[in-house]
Amino acid sequence: MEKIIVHGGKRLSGSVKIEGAKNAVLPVIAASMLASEGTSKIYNVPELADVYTINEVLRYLNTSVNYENKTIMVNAIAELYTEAPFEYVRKMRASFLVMGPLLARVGHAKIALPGGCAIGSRPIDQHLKGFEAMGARVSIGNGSIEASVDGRLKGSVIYLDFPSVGATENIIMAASLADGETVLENAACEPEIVNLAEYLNAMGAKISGAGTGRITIVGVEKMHGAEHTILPDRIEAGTYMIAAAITGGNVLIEDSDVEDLRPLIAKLREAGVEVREELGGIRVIGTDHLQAIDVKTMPHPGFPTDLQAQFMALMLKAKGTSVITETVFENRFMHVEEFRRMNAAIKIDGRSAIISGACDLQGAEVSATDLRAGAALVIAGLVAKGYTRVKRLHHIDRGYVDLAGKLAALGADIERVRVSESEQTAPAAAAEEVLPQLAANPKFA
Ligand SMILES: CC(=O)N[C@H]1[C@@H](OP(=O)(O)OP(=O)(O)OC[C@H]2O[C@@H](n3ccc(=O)[nH]c3=O)[C@H](O)[C@@H]2O)O[C@H](CO)[C@@H](O)[C@@H]1O
Ligand SMILES: C=C(OP(=O)(O)O)C(=O)O
Repeated sequence: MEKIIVHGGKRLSGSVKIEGAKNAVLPVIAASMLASEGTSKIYNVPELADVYTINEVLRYLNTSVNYENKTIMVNAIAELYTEAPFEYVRKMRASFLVMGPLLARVGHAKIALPGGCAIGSRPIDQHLKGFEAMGARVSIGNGSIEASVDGRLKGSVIYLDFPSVGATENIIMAASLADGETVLENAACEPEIVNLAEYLNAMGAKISGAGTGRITIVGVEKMHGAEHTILPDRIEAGTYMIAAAITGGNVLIEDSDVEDLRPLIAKLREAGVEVREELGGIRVIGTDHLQAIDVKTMPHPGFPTDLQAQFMALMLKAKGTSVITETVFENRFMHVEEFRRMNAAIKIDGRSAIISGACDLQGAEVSATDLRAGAALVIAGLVAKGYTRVKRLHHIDRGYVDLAGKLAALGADIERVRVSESEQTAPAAAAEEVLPQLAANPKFA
């Protein structure tokens, strides 16, 4: 078991390099199964637990995946296996993205139901509606979803009830090999969708309109491997921007795309943070007069839900009261309870959190309840008095490459340490008896 231990009080300075985007690389790897010829070479792949998970899913489905030096080679020309059991998909909901490619390429897919997760129930009805509109028969039973089609999928007009990122990706992948034209209305516009469409087009697909709410896909008979580079991770970049801002630091975020970060940049500026666009990246200069502001999460180009928890950490230190409204997921406030352990005063009212700012944050033992909640707790720890100990790091590892190491390089007093099972589970009061040598050290107390 490991923990991140952070001692608050240091201003961050220097520069940090941003990795390839988790939310782009996962659909891109899944899409590689559409190629019945050639090998794909995917660059700028971040070393994340989720990447290893999707690689395992593909290998199980009889695809060859080779991952070295941030580059993945995928070859899917062998006969594909079309069933992905729960043990393979349980770790990561994005595993469901193999359904579109399998259905389009082989005409059959049976995937274990991804189930709910900490941030909400996350149904997949919009993915299935799209497959059915293209002629697939879909059935759900015994914990799995099975879809099949005789011959090819048929192009169709599909309207999404909500611009779901995953449904948009699954449907454009499936439609790429369908017979005829598919028009997807109310599609998600996230930059990761544009990156996926660029890859699919390089593989021989005919997709236009990605990045808008109306995507047109003219189906092709065959696709081939292609070279592709994953775009920078706007959520990782945003996380370091907020970390710089909360500490009153001065940090250059390298290798990030300013256009994709407009919603966050606007909100940081509104809160009094200086954000400069420089040649080498985005410079964030914190202020000692942070102002409370309201934020509402929305599909892109709205404020991203994946930065909501981190922004809430920032608002804990701002002057005044702020309201953060989560409209994308129904239950993405799990971090609030953990912030309260750090002395935060936050009220939940339906889909809104009301945050009393200028909080005297105190270090505490807290749990990463999900990926971004974990990052938000680390950010709060950067300005809390004393030591914050964040556990359940497997969530953080899904989406951040060496979060503690990168923050340490920016000057934070932070380390990732291995702790024994007993210390991890022991109630705080009993920790002294269990591990006196650790309890004597204020970092572990
Ligand atoms: C791997 C990946 O890219 N994950 C991102 C992706 O998740 P994901 O693709 O799962 O998110 P969606 O955009 O699909 O979900 C958004 C909302 O739509 C609902 N919904 C979705 C599909 C569906 O068929 N029916 C339905 O009701 C979900 O429950 C949720 O409330 O987009 C989210 C929204 O920006 C991000 O937070 C995730 O980081
Ligand atoms: C919610 C997220 O990811 P996922 O959809 O993979 O759970 C995230 O990246 O914040």
